[in-house]
Amino acid sequence: MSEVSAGRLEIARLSTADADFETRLDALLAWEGVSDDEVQRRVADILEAVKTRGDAAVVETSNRFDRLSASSMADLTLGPDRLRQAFDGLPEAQREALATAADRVRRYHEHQKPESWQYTEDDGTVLGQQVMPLDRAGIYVPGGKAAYPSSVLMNALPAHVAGVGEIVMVVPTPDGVLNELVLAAAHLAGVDHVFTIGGAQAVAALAYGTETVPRVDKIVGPGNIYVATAKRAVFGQVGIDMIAGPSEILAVSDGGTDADWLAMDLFSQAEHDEDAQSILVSWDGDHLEAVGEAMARLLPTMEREAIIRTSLAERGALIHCRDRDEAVALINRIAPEHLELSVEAPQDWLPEVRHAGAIFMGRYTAEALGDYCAGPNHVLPTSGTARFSSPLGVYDFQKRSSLIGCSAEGASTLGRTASVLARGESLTAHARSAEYRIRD
Ligand SMILES: NC(=O)c1ccc[n+]([C@@H]2O[C@H](COP(=O)([O-])OP(=O)(O)OC[C@H]3O[C@@H](n4cnc5c(N)ncnc54)[C@H](O)[C@@H]3O)[C@@H](O)[C@H]2O)c1
Ligand SMILES: N[C@H](CO)Cc1c[nH]c[nH+]1
Repeated sequence: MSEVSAGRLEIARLSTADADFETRLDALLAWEGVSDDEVQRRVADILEAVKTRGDAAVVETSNRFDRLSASSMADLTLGPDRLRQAFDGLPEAQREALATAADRVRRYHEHQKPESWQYTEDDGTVLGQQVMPLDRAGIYVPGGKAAYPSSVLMNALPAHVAGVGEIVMVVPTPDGVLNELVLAAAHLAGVDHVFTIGGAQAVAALAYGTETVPRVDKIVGPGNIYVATAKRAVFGQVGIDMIAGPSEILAVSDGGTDADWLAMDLFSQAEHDEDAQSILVSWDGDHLEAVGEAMARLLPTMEREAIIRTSLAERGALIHCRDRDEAVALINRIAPEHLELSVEAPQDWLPEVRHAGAIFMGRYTAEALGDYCAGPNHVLPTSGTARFSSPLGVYDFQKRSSLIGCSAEGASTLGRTASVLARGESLTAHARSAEYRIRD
């Protein structure tokens, strides 16, 4: 099928029966942002500037890219009193909603807490694993095109549950506009430091440290291509969680879900960013038409119409497949950040869904509920990386050390095995170190 407009809606319409389906799907899924040469160059320059000139470079780049007029980092630093003031000043309904979301997110993540463990072998040798939190984590809260108080909770609360010693948050404030909900969420989630900086300069400040911004052990959180590219570049200097780029939704419908509901679910991710991706798959052609019509009708009512329109035109699609099996194959091929299973018995699909950041089951489970308050994390792998990455979680803020404690008898037994293998590698010191402990 070719590109068509439903009303004034421009969106790709694909059919798995078309000869060029594979090529068109590949083109649709490619997100070249992170490997774009110009972006790479710009990010490399910013990283180098911050690494060598610290605060001065952070201030300069923030003024430039976020249209600020800061004269020093003091202008880009918020203390605990300012965060509390934001929380106390919220209208009651917002304070309650934030607290409800925080409670649910915290409770969900408590279930993820991995425990240290040990076991003792017959000869008294102890083996195990010790789990420890990171000393200091940096959380990136996006803020270029929208403000994300929910992302403050999603980043900071699992860090807290993990027992991280210090949480440093960065968030851009384009044109100097502070978002009170974001600051209130930082207060509620127990963030230790807040710097109103974003983009590659914020990632660099966290990775290398500056006179003002403490260097962290790991940087987590989503962001645009500048943030994603910078995170990838500083990996190794610090840990990173994943590349969480522009939002995505793949909805699969059996035709039984209200077309307006699905249209709005697709819009909900498209409104994040022109680079966001919204795809609907169904084997019911009439239903796809109905959703296309609903989208065309509802689009002019959206506050972020322009962003949604571009996102749908550039990266959206309505895909007609033959049957349920083809829908499952598409899910695993696309490996979406968010998968909505808008079908009759979603649980039956689970054993076959191998790749998806988060799976929303059934017609009532709007993806947007997961964005804010269902409980699971909304920082999720994008661009097909759900093939090998998982949602942000408590485990991202911890690391594991192996434990090995040999009894005299265990050292002797293991020493014989180690000696043979070490001599096979011609590593004599290894062999003799083990052999000293072998009993006659
Ligand atoms: N996957 C998730 O969990 C998740 C959650 C929320 C948001 N998101 C995504 O995060 C992204 C947020 O992007 P955003 O732009 O709104 O905010 P952002 O905070 O990621 O980026 C804003 C920063 O980008 C930098 N920047 C902008 N233009 C630049 C340029 N030309 N050169 C150098 N630097 C530049 C600026 O420093 C600015 O502070 C969206 O794509 C959204 O879909 C993802
Ligand atoms: N959909 C985003 C994750 O891709 C998270 C979010 C925050 N606010 C609204 N949505």
